[in-house]
Amino acid sequence: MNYRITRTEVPNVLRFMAFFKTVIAKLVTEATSNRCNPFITFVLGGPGSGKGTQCVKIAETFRFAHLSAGDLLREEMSSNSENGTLIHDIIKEGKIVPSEITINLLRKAIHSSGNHKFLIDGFPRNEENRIAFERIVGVEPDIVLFFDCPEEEMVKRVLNRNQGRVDDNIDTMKKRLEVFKKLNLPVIDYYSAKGKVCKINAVGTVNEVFEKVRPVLAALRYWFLDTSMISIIETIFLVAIHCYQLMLQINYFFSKRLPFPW
Ligand SMILES: Nc1ncnc2c1ncn2[C@@H]1O[C@H](COP(=O)(O)OP(=O)(O)O)[C@@H](O)[C@H]1O
Ligand SMILES: O=c1ccn([C@@H]2O[C@H](COP(=O)(O)OP(=O)(O)O)[C@@H](O)[C@H]2O)c(=O)[nH]1
Repeated sequence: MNYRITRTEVPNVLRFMAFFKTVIAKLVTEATSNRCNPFITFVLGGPGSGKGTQCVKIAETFRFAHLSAGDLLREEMSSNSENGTLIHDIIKEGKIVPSEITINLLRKAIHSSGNHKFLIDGFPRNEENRIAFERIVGVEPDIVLFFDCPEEEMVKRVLNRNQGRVDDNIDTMKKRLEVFKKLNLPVIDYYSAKGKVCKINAVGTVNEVFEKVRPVLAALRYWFLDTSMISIIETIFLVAIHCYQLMLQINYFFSKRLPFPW
């Protein structure tokens, strides 16, 4: 095709291009504002299902910040803070720490991480946690990874964990499993109904399980095209349009000897 723009068509083409530029600017604003929100992945599963182990591998491979609610609570517990004893007693009983304490710790960790992609490991534990997080932090998770593991396997893993945790004993483990079924499964059901849950069979070696997780995160890569990349693409696009417009205007000026139609 060898179509050439005629002189009389030039002003219309210029008007069309001005409109096209406005549309691009709008689309870019929309795309970048979506990406200004952090990308949140909730990582759920019963105690000992392997959440923490898989989060370490995901964080390394896909450069997520890994925030373990349990680790943050344990740090707070051992830092002699005013909530230390309360947290200790709740964890020992396998119960759930009040939402405001956990969310405060998560919020601080999110703000100080310098990352915009998060794995929030072991949270939300119940509907109250979920509702409070969405209200206080103001975002919903983009996806929820659910590590599905049989109870006998979870018990075996927890009792072999050997990290000196106050809750890794058979009595507390039984209570944690009950709490998981009664309070955490409804949260998973809630996000399943919203189409956000990706269920991973957590049986297998650490690497075998990771090979089931990898494609889920690899498929999300387009999301992580960051804002600076979008701005670079926008700039290249707009510069190309400006150059073409200028070329048309110069052409128009010399052929018709009229003032520039800016
Ligand atoms: N796929 C796996 N197979 C066998 N042991 C595992 C597997 N994944 C994790 N573990 C081990 O099981 C224990 C619990 O794993 P962890 O990641 O801490 O679980 P969670 O964070 O869900 O409580 C740890 O000692 C860990 O090394
Ligand atoms: O959001 C959270 C996360 C953890 N916990 C407490 O911390 C314990 C350990 O949680 P973690 O996620 O570290 O381990 P898991 O039970 O999944 O092995 C839980 O049983 C709860 O008592 C809590 O109250 N709220």
